[in-house]
Amino acid sequence: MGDPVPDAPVLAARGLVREFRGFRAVDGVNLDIAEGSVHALVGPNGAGKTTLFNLLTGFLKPTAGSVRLGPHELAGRSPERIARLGLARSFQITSLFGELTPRQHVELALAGRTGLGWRFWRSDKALGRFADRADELLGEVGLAGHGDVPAGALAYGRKRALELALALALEPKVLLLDEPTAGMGAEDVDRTVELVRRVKAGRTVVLVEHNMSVVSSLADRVTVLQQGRVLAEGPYDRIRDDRRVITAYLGDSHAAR
Ligand SMILES: Nc1ncnc2c1ncn2[C@@H]1O[C@H](COP(=O)(O)OP(=O)(O)OP(=O)(O)O)[C@@H](O)[C@H]1O
Repeated sequence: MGDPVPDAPVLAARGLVREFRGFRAVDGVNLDIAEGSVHALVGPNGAGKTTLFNLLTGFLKPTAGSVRLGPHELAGRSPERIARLGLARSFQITSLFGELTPRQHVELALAGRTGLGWRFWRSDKALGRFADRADELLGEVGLAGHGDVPAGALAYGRKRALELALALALEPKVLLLDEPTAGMGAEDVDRTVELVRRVKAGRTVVLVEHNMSVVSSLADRVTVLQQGRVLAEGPYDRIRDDRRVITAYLGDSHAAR
């Protein structure tokens, strides 16, 4: 008998390539994201993490290769279409309206999902039907009690929590987090780890993250990129001790020790 057949991945990339004027920033990447897992993409500066992320979410078109979300081929589709199919992205896109409240933001995100268009939901009364779900989502990201202030007045960490609530409002099959702790001090980093830990329950999460302690706290599996290629893939503990990974980050002298 052979090995058990693993569950089909919810998100899978095959032979993904992105060239910039002949330079391959992503060079034949295969990636399998298991349903219900937290999967981190890591690698030294310039490894291709952001480019790969942009390929998955449709912000960049691949030069070659495929990205499948369940039965859907995503390569070549627009970011909006990809979001509707169930791949939502949060962080590093500051998309908040300073004068609207967090509750209004979430209500609009929920209304947008219906496909009926903004005009249909324009009156406050129509949007009010999403109030309960909006409150639930705000509670989930730790913003209960902050629903009615202008979003522009929220502290940085809370703005990012609101962006997360907006992504969750789409009820994504896969949630992509782009450097969730970038630019944060230690306290906000800890809070963000707690937040992601809370929202990951029952969800599939892919995150690009530089901070290895964040990766070790959150990730079930890690893919290490180097020069546009997958250098290693596996659980964090194995990746941490992988000689090739240590060399990629620190150079040959460390790996030899
Ligand atoms: N629009 C572009 N035009 C030309 N080259 C690009 C472009 N975007 C990325 N690159 C190059 O592709 C390579 C991978 O960049 P990318 O930003 O994906 O890496 P990264 O792993 O996210 O790096 P970092 O950790 O520094 O954010 C780099 O050499 C970068 O200079």
